[in-house]
Amino acid sequence: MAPDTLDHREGPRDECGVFGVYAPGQDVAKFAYYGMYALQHRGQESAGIASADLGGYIITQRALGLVSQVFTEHDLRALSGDLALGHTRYSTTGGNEWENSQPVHRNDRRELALAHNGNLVNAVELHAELVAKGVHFRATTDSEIMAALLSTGEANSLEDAIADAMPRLRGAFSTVVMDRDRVCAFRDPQGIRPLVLGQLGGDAWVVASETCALDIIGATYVRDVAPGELVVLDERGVTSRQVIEGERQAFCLFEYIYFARPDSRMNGQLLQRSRVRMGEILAREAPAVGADLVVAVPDSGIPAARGFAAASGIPMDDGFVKNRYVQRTFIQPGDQLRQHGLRLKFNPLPEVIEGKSLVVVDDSIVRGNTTRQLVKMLRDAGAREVHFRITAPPIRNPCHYGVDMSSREEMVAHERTVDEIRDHIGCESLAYLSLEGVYEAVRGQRSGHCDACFSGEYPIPGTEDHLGKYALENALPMVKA
Ligand SMILES: O=P(O)(O)OC[C@H]1O[C@H](OP(=O)(O)OP(=O)(O)O)[C@H](O)[C@@H]1O
Ligand SMILES: NC(=O)CC[C@H](N)C(=O)O
Ligand code: SF4
Ligand SMILES: [Mg+2]
Repeated sequence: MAPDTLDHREGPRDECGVFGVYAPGQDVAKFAYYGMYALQHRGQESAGIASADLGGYIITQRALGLVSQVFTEHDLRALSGDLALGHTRYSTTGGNEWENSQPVHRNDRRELALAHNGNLVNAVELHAELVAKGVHFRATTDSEIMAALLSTGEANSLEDAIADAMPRLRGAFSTVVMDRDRVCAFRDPQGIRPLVLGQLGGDAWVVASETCALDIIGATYVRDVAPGELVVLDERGVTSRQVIEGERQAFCLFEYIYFARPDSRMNGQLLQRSRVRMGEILAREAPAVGADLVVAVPDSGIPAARGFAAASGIPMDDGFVKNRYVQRTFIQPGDQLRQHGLRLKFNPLPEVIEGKSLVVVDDSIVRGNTTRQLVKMLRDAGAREVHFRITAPPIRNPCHYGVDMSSREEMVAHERTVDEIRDHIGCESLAYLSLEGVYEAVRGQRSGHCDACFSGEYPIPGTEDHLGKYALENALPMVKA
């Protein structure tokens, strides 16, 4: 199947945001809506909410688009209930189509709705197995496979069906699932994607991808859902079961660098602080001696640039303005407009830049398009020298755990040295933060993280290669028959 032609976003594609709330008698649809609003950065292709009154039917509404485009006040009133889920999607298995949006709603042996962040690496095998048993699918996502496993599971309760299914799933899953009485949340044994538990007061509980989704609805952070753990939110409060233990943990290092919001906390660290430290350490590892001004590439490069400026003593100013209304998926401009390149997104401030030797700080380079065009734009605006500093190591390997980072060949660092990348981008100097520097900044150990896109060392053996986003469409052309 051809890739989505409307989507020509640069950079690492985000993942998904998940949210679940158990709050009898409260406005759960509004909680889900605002929670998803806070998680919009994790996925902009589709959004959905599932809700139910205790003991009642599950209602689901989902559509392609942003949270604010998908739901009206009227929709939220129709979704009222005692428990709810929310999902914002960026596709990693299965194209960007309505059928593939989430929450997935199934009613095989038991009715449930499910929202998933991550990516299963054994989706094709599980799919074939379920189809052989007569299970029908409407979507081409790994998430529907997980929902089908739980919905068809022979165990007597949803909790037991989850505990039976978890050891069969390989890859990344931070999943939230509800039936008519409870919200369950479970995480893969490596803990690749984040998932946190919060309290709304009294008997009301929340789970979400990031703490920023708790903040927005006034919930208090309680703890992370542990790798391999299943938590259940219901009339008993919160109960927990450690389903899988003792696996190598592999929390995604890129969450700290780029994906997550800087006001979120991960593994005890406020990400804004971690990113400032990345900039400080980069200034130590690769100083830009003699430069006049530090400039950030907005948005995610801003804290790192602040750290670089503080540690180097070089003043910082705004070199560009970013148009905050440019969505991550937008309509292809025609040829004439395309020549203006990223002008749609960034506009430089010549009065600030003119005649200066600039240190430009960004968090990551994937294809290099952003960086190359920014260098040209800065030169056109009168910059004397451009020194790029990146607070991540070069990305040379694809992610199979819930981030669509384009194929190896599309990455600018593929089969290029740093000097070759510098020449390709056209700047005076280029330096990347070392892997050790990233770990120092996040105060973490390599043994507990995944850094495969930088190092090529995949934490789950046998997952170095994967069939990619259209695995199910390609392997099973009759999948929707
Ligand atoms: O090398 P490329 O493939 O061109 O992509 C790299 C850019 O993409 C990301 O930013 P993005 O604009 O997506 O989001 P942000 O506003 O959160 O920084 C990243 O922060 C880099 O700036
Ligand atoms: N990026 C994600 O977390 C996506 C979840 C799931 N694999 C999907 O494609 O829908
Ligand atoms: S490969 Fe990179 S983006 Fe993917 S989980 Fe590992 S660190 Fe994160
Ligand atoms: Mg950026």
